Amino acid sequence: MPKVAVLPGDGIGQEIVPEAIRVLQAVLTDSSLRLEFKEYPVGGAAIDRAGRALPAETLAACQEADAVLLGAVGGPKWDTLPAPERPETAALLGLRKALGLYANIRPVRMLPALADASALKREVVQNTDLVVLRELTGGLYFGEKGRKQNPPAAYDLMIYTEEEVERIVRLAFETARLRRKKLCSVDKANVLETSRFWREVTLRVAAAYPEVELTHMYVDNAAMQLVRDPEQFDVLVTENMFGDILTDLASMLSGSIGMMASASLNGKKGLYEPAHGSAPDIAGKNLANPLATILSGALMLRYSFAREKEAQAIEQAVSKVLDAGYRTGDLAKPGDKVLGTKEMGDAVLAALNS
Ligand SMILES: NC(=O)c1ccc[n+]([C@@H]2O[C@H](COP(=O)([O-])OP(=O)(O)OC[C@H]3O[C@@H](n4cnc5c(N)ncnc54)[C@H](O)[C@@H]3O)[C@@H](O)[C@H]2O)c1
Ligand SMILES: CC(C)[C@H](C(=O)O)[C@@H](O)C(=O)O
Ligand SMILES: [Mg+2]
Repeated sequence: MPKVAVLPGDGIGQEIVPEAIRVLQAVLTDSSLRLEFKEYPVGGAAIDRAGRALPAETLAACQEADAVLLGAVGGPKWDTLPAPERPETAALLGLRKALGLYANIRPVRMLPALADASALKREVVQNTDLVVLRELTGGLYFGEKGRKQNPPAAYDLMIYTEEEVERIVRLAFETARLRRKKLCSVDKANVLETSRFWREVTLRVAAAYPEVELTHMYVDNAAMQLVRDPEQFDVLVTENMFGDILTDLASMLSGSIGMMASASLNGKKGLYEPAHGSAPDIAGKNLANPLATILSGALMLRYSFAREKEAQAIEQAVSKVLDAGYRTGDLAKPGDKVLGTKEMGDAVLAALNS
């Protein structure tokens, strides 16, 4: 039986992951695919239990599993730890690197029911349907870092190899080819050598995809254009840090960070997690929106298990619940039917079965 390593982690991770598992189990009830879900400690929770954010047993389980479902890691309790021991670096970046998950896919689609939930005007966001491919195992996050004395200083090195750029850009072209055939590569080539290199490699890869329209955009302009006119974008591809920032921004085009699912892939295995963090401000209160994690479960069925029908069944159930006017607090407007985390999970389950 295919195995899924389940890593709820910290804060709202503990509340949203169980909802995603309930939904996955329900959608697979009548299917020939059976998944074995097994839970492992990660992040601050693992530091408290086992003394480290990514225990060897958890890493081994992820390496052995067919897919990984993660909640979130980190929180104020562990913020003062030295960087290499922190949940975010040791566990999250550690897992991404160890599993070689170089391609982070973050889709942003405005569901019709949420067009008025966004902080932006309905006319601006209503046709948003884009996907960001974020390079996930290179760049500033993983370059050499350190401190210097006299005068005191710190540095993080941004370095990209040709292979690192080529594989994510190729996947972006492949993704665009199956969508509206528009690819925007986001960089800062007016300033950064890594970006000029990124452009050169991208142009070379583009030769194999004449049917895809390629554009280049500076990252500062891309941030502005995403808010001004998101409809212009189909597929965006960018380096690690730009992708981190742009995807939090883009999440608001679909109404809330609580809606943004993500898949981190290496061509063989996938790790699925919401794009948001552990939300310490609302943790433990049954207030978190579980939909990003539930939708990450749909991505798992699509990318790791090739179950398109079941993936779409989850996505349609989410749309149905929102069409019926149900919202978690992050999406709610006056007059909406506001649900807690568990109750939103119940609503998706009910919609699946209706
Ligand atoms: N993948 C991850 O594990 C991940 C991602 C981002 C941040 N973090 C970590 O999480 C901790 C908190 O970070 P932060 O506050 O900058 O970002 P965050 O994403 O946790 O929260 C930002 C804001 O969005 C809200 N929010 C986030 N997810 C939500 C949801 N599902 N439903 C409703 N509201 C939601 C939070 O309440 C908060 O107001 C930090 O330790 C950070 O390093 C982890
Ligand atoms: C927690 C942090 C290390 C992580 C990142 O920057 O990649 C998060 O913000 C994300 O977007 O998954
Ligand atoms: Mg982020």
